[in-house]
Amino acid sequence: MGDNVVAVKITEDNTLRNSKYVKGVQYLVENGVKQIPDVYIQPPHQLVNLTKFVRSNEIPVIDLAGLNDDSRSGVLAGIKNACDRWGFFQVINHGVPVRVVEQMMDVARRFHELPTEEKMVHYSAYPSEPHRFQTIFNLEKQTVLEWRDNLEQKCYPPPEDDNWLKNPIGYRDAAMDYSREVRKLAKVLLAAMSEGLNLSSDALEKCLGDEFTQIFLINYYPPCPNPELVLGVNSHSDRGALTVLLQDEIRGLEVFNEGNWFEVKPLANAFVINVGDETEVLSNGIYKSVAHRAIRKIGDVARITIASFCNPTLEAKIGPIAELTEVNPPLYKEHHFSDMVRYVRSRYYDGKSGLDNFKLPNKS
Ligand SMILES: O=C(O)CCC(=O)C(=O)O
Ligand SMILES: [Fe+2]
Repeated sequence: MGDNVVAVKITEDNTLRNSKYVKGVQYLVENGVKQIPDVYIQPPHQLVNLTKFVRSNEIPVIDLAGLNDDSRSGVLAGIKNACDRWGFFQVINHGVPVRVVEQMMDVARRFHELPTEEKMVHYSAYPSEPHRFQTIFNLEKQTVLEWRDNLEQKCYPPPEDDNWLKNPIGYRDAAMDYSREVRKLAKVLLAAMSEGLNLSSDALEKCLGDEFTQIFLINYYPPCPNPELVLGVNSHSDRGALTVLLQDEIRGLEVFNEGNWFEVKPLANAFVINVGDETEVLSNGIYKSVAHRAIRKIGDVARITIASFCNPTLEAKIGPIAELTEVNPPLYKEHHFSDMVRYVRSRYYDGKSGLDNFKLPNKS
């Protein structure tokens, strides 16, 4: 059945842009949807078996408290191994105050629980907006929709006061505090990841341009009447340098590794960190940017995550760092981050990574 979704008639002019689906999945849920519209049904090769056991204890958990004592070299080695072997790890004792995280989660939830009309004030198809509510990643290319709504907010360089939402109340302060703390953490991680490559601690950050940019996505995955037919987020890799993800206690994030999916188990007071495509390039393939997806499990509680993307500036020139090409030849072509963004936007992410476009032919 899912194979036929391409042929589903979406609107009179058959464009998603003009369809009712732009209002999001929470809108469908509030209107009592009993059976999901066909346009949300994944093709058979993407369908998830929700009853299958998924391993969930393997993604490394790293205690960052050790960075400040004599276990530092062990922590650096742990981060290096995680970036190389998994492209993912969780961090605890990361220094972001619990209060800041709780306030952010609170406004995140209150935003997505607003009436649809109030969220739609911020709807936009244009990625250049300082913030926008959206549910469809690529209005031109996508044929199957995901069971997720999200609010995208640019947070660095810091937007003007008017470019933070006024509704829900408290959003601006919570979002500003949260982004500032996440930025501090990202800097600590980039330094540790640089040292893990035997480079100076500022090596990775320096490659991202004058000051790396930061955007967050507040993802909202409402309960679904047919969770076995949908994906919250299709398999993809993150295009930038580093992602700092906050997930609530509802399971759903899965990471691909050597032919299997592994769950990233929700842990209290932790962040999930993953390597982005451009860090794989800079590290000349030592650190891996890996495919991950969010599934919607059976259950009647919405799942909320906040993904903070730390990205190079558009003008930054990204290529393998010279010291890392002395033994192994460069695996990737040098490019501007804007080339990566343009390439990723030109297509729908369907499990393939944006990196494929920048790989150099393997000479061995
Ligand atoms: O919500 C999640 O668990 C993952 C979200 C994600 O991968 C993304 O927004 O890029
Ligand atoms: Fe992602």
